[in-house]
Amino acid sequence: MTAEIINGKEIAKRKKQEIFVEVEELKKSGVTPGLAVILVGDNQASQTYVRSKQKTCKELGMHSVLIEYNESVSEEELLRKIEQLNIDGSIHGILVQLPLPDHISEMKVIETISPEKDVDGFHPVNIGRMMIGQEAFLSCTPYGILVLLKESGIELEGKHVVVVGRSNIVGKPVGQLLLNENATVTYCHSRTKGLEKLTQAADIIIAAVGKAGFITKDHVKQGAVVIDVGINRNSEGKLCGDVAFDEVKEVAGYLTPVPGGVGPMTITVLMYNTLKSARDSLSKLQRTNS
Ligand SMILES: Nc1nc2c(c(=O)[nH]1)N[C@@H](CN(C=O)c1ccc(C(=O)N[C@@H](CCC(=O)O)C(=O)O)cc1)CN2
Repeated sequence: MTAEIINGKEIAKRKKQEIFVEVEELKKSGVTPGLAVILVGDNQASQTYVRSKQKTCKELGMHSVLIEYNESVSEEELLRKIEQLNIDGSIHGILVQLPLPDHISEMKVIETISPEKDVDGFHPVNIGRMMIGQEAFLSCTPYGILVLLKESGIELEGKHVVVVGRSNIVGKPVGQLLLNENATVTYCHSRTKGLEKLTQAADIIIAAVGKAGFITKDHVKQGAVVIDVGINRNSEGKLCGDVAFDEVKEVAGYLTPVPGGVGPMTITVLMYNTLKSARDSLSKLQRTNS
């Protein structure tokens, strides 16, 4: 048996078409969704992702603003800019590209973004609301994974999901999102003992460890769904995930590739969150005026 490869690029393209139509509809009410992206320093990968976010905004007819700072920018200056953007009516979404230089507290930055414009879904208010099943901005990579699973027709209710990795931006929120879908969730991490035994019991594995080829065929039950969130470079400098793709595809039922799996969904969901924020601000305005 060979796994069905989930084509994230194709699903992202379809979703972007839907978003484009909804943006056009919203514009008829005089509101153009606006996204502000803050980039600090000259990390090459971050520059690529930010360019891609801007390009996607343009394709979808959204307004986008890029604010770039030198690596040495002070935390104070960055926070001041966020506060300005929080009250800028043309901006519905604010994101600060991560990672940030060591002298800037990521948590302080995230907490300064208004929860109503936190389209990355990283603010503790949005994380907390998501945890208790209330409406919130959902973090882009976890939400992207949920959309991929649903669009691929993969049932979640009652399924055993094993999340390998416990970062605040992927591991923890994706487990919680899938729990909200009535999956049974086990979290594993670097100190988990007997990892293979746990992953072998999984119907769905979410690999978010950040180590190239970490999940091998020995971790995977026949027919399981394997979602690869890793973005690593192998010894030849080639982009690869956390899953040993060639061997796992012989065992898994469904598998996401890297590139072309989860990655393209991250930016698509960001666009969706920005559209949602613009719509919410219009509704708020209409309520105030009525
Ligand atoms: N503020 C944020 N910072 C970061 C986030 C985030 O969601 N918000 N996530 C990552 C980077 N990221 C978006 O910002 C991101 C990563 C990967 C991709 C993607 O499409 N990957 C492609 C491969 C691209 C390549 O060739 O390098 C794929 O997997 O097919 C999009 C967005 C960390 N920072």
